[in-house]
Amino acid sequence: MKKLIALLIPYRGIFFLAVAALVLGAVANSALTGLVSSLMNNVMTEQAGTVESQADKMFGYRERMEDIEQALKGIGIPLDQLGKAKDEALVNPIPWSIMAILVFLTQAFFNYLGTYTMGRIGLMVVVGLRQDLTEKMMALSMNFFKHYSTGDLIARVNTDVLRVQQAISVKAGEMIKESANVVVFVIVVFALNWKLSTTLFVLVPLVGLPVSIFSRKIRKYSRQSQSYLGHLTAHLKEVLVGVQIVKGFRREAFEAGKLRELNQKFLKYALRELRIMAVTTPVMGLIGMAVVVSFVCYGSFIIQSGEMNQGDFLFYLLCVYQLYQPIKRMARANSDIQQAVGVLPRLDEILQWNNDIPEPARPRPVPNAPVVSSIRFEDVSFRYSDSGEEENEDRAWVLDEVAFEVGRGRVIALVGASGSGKSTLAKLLPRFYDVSRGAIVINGVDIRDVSKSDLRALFALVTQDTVLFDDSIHNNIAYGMPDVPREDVIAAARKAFAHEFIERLPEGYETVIGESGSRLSGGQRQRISIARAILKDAPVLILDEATSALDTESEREVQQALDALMDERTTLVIAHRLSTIRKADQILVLDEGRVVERGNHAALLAENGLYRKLIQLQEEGRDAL
Ligand SMILES: Nc1ncnc2c1ncn2[C@@H]1O[C@H](COP(=O)(O)OP(=O)(O)OP(=O)(O)O)[C@@H](O)[C@H]1O
Repeated sequence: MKKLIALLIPYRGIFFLAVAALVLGAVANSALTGLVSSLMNNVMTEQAGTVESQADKMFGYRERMEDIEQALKGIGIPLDQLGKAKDEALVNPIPWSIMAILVFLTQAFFNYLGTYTMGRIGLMVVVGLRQDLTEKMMALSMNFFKHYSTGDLIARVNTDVLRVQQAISVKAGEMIKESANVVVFVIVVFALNWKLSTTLFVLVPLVGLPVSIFSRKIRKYSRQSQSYLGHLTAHLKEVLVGVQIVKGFRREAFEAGKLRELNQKFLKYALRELRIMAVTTPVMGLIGMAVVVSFVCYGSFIIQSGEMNQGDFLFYLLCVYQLYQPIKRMARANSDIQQAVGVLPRLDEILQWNNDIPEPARPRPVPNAPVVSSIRFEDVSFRYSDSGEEENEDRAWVLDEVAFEVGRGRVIALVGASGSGKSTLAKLLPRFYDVSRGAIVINGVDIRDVSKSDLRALFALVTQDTVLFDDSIHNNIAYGMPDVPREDVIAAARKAFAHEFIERLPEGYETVIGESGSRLSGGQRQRISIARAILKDAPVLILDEATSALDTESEREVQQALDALMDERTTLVIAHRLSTIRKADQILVLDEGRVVERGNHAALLAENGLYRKLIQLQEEGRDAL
């Protein structure tokens, strides 16, 4: 609950306006009820005296009227005129009706203001929460993304956040309005008969107890059902993205079964939640009825004893009933608020996630940037840890005291069997992970002392799996550079040997390429991602060569595009093609995270070691690299 309230703090000004409007609306509403019931009860039945006696009991009406009469007599207004006016006000329905209309309008205005303002706060909280969540996620390290599936994160940002909005926009408003109603009627019933009311309020804890039990259960089941909804979304996303494989392996029924299983688990907890919510209202109603019935019994006793007359007691009961309705509505609103409170820890978990790749306290500029004259790995060791935990001693080293230096414009190739640590090494450079031991130094500065933004500006990444967005080709090439001129985009595409095929597409550079570039061929996708790297024009290229075989024509074009990209750029390449390896100035041969051989192609072949074995296997077409 504290967390829900904390969300409202930035909007406290407008929140208090909403609360004031809702409270005033509720007070006006109560006044309206009072007026209408008095009109029915007294004016219509011409029992003006009863109203007068109510007013007298509640506000000391007679005594005050006497004071007013005295005061008026003092300024020369005749008493009998006032008396007439007073009588008319009590028996004539017209002034009552005018007053009722005025009160109604006031009530309608405040209700509109309160409902709109609370709704607005809910929307603002939700928009802010989504923004915070996405910004936080964008800032978090890769360890975070290892911990959660994409679908789960999407579910949290969408459906969980919606529950919070519903709770604030609608239910919190209802809660405030009804609390105000309760307060007003509590005052009224106490003013009418304090003895009767004290008895009533001894019974109130009876109402509070089930509310608190139900609330706890709703929170629990809400958290569980939302968690399964997250798993369901995650799985659905995987199945949809991999739909070709699912169909190719004829696993439709299997996947549908898995989805059904998750759906059933969601249903189980959602139904429990629903059951508790559904049972809340009748239980509250039952308790309410018990209270009313005991009251009627007690009331008849009071009437018989002459303490209250029948009319007064009926009026009193009406007020108690007015009290019971808002309590019932509060119970219902409480259920929804508890649902939102139940999901808040799921959101908080993300917001409080400790970023394990921190920004330096005092970032240093990279000397000489954007020129990168040297990249040095100083005895770098690394092992993965789970979800931001401290370094895990039990984990094996993925990189073990790797040391090398690469100069400006040089190409360094990483070669080694699958799992030898090549990709991991490349991920350390832009600080997707931080080294466990040793240091990486660029132009003489430890990369941990440079701001992440300055550091990452130095690299262009071309990964094995090309990452493209469902947007136009222009925007995909100019990713992150919205103002770049069209000519530059075209020039980059030309260098990447992509211009021709782009021109042939129906809408040229404006063609939208589908999710993950699904409307393009593999080779075309790669050339777009190479054009993107060319346009970024970063001094260092980190290139993970694709292992998937393209047809000879595409292969040749992609290779030409890559040559253009590597031209005059310092390149760290995870090499799978012999042609790339031969061109490298230095080759590092990795084996279980250690650099076991290093040198150029000719020197390494002469060594007759692991490198030679790998190259022989590769030449035999066995994909050893
Ligand atoms: N995110 C991760 N969390 C935990 N362990 C990982 C993670 N990524 C890789 N590993 C492990 O680290 C080791 C090195 O993996 P890496 O991807 O660097 O190898 P690689 O040489 O690039 O392999 P490949 O050529 O097949 O891509 C592997 O044993 C792998 O299981």
